Amino acid sequence: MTARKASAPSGEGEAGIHGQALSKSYGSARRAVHAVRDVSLKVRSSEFLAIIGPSGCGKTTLLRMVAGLETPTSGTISCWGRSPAELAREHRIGMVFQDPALLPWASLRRNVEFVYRAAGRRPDHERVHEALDLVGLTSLAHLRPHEASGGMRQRTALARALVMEPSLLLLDEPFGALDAITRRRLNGELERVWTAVRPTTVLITHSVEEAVMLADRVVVMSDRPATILREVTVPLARPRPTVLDETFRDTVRECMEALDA
Ligand SMILES: Nc1ncnc2c1ncn2[C@@H]1O[C@H](COP(=O)(O)OP(=O)(O)OP(=O)(O)O)[C@@H](O)[C@H]1O
Repeated sequence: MTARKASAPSGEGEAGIHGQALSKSYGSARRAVHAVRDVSLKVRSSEFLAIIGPSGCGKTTLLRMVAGLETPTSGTISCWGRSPAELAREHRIGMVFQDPALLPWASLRRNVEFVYRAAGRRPDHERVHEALDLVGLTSLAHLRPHEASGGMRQRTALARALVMEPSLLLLDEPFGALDAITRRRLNGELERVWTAVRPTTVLITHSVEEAVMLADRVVVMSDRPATILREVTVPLARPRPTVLDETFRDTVRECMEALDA
């Protein structure tokens, strides 16, 4: 299997993602919901950033601004010097959500292929094969979603997000609906896949352990409107140690303390 390393869009070097003073409110005037306030953050090329914070604080809103799916009320965001919308138009952003939203009538393989059709391109069968192989689904790719387990469906969603070799991978609670054992297993899979491909990645999760297990850096957000409370660098080499490792536990504790402050 040849896992190809993700590349930054050409000519843009290490700049990565740069959000500056981002705010987002929904609605207007007295009814306005302030979801994100004055958030500035950078994500380097090939960095894995995790975002944790209380439920409803504005994490998804922030991720949607990075994806070009929401326009900031104020502030700016650039991806390797360009707008997120521009990057999305070039299919350089892969996304995985809690709900994999697969086409129910199509096999797992066809679901991955469909990315090309949706983009008006002919499927690259070699890439589809590689992406399925990368997530360990080669022998199961003929199944349809209702014949697959929750974990297999999320692995399909990951293959679908990776198949066009995105520069930016955005993960919004991808394993949030899975049981603890499957979730832990998929964390290991994601770590392996990420190490092989190294796309610039932003993960939203409610699990502090998951954030520390996967990310290079954890951003801890406040209650709504989301602001950055603390950024914690994870001082652990990959492959990551078990959750019993002392440094792992200390890093989790540091994130928890920031959340509870
Ligand atoms: N399209 C929308 N229109 C109006 N309000 C919205 C919209 N999207 C989100 N909100 C509101 O913005 C706030 C932040 O929502 P968001 O989904 O970003 O939070 P979150 O931290 O991702 O939540 P959770 O952790 O529960 O998934 C919430 O009060 C939500 O109701």
